[in-house]
Amino acid sequence: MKLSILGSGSWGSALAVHFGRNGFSVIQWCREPEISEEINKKRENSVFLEGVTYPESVRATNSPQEAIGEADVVLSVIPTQFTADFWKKHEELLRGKPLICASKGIDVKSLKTLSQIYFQIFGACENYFVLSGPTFAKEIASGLPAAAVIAGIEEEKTLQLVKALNTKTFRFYASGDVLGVELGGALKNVIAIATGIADGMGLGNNARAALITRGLHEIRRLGKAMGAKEETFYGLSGVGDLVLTCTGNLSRNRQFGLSIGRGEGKVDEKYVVEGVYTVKAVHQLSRKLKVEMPISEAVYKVIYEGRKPVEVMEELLSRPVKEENC
Ligand SMILES: NC(=O)c1ccc[n+]([C@@H]2O[C@H](COP(=O)([O-])OP(=O)(O)OC[C@H]3O[C@@H](n4cnc5c(N)ncnc54)[C@H](O)[C@@H]3O)[C@@H](O)[C@H]2O)c1
Ligand SMILES: O=P(O)(O)OC[C@H](O)CO
Repeated sequence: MKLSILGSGSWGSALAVHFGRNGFSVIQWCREPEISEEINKKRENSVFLEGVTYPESVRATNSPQEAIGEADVVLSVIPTQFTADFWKKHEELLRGKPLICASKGIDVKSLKTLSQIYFQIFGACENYFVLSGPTFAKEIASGLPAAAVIAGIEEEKTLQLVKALNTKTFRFYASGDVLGVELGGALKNVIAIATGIADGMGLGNNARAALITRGLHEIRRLGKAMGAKEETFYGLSGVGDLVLTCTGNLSRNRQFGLSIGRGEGKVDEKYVVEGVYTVKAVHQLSRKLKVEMPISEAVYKVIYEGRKPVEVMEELLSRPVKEENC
């Protein structure tokens, strides 16, 4: 099977290396010419996946035509805020090809998820799939075991893809809940910033566990209001990815939160911190759909209203008492 991977950040590169090592013929589209040149000549992407050797089965290019043209399946791994423009620009090349989106976020301009954007551009979703779950790029590229979900609207097509892409180290599960799977991946980034802030402030293990658990509740509430299946949030793309990102120090969202909590607020501009954008969309969507999301709102206040973490944490703790399961 010929795989096209769109994007040469850490995740696109890890997927290229993984599938390349596992018998697939991979062509990777890189936005930056120096990255494609380095991959082809030195078998490395030292900017986004330092220290990992690319197999010979991966070729890199700057040409979307070359990358997409002959592919059987396209994996789209472009940061969320740039995805709509790329898909629109290359609509003709992409139309009719199975496309698996592995990016995690909500488009801030339109407040749409990436499957909703795909539907708007292509008018149908039977060729659209989402890949999401607890997967740090570095670990996948190192060949460590992992599991994730691939969701699509047609059961048979989704199962075929899952079977075709399964390898000995990276196991996929099939799902029919495209919206639930993509929302789990997008919304956990905001909670990871929150737990990072709390850890950076030194609030302890108890606070982290409370934020993860209550964070899962608010992810589920927004997901349900948007039309996702509640049970999806208890799977790999929901609680699985939430726990990984809120506790694993390889997470950029968690690192960003840690830095705020320590009073630094530094962000490495080379990497995308999706939660910074998604929290803006969540702020508007939760209001529009009348869903209470106090932890996400606290993150919004810290990032966009310049509020002090210690103040928003006090506000979170002084909210009126309520039943746990609502
Ligand atoms: N890194 C991971 O472990 C991981 C795992 C799962 C999912 N993801 C998701 O994958 C997506 C890509 O993240 P990443 O970690 O590969 O990125 P990254 O932070 O490693 O790299 C940033 C990428 O953004 C691209 N970029 C910058 N400006 C751009 C523009 N104007 N137009 C198009 N592209 C531009 C760069 O070329 C680069 O490929 C994100 O949605 C992320 O949430 C990441
Ligand atoms: O580094 P992060 O915070 O973008 O998280 C990476 C992945 O989404 C973890 O599954």
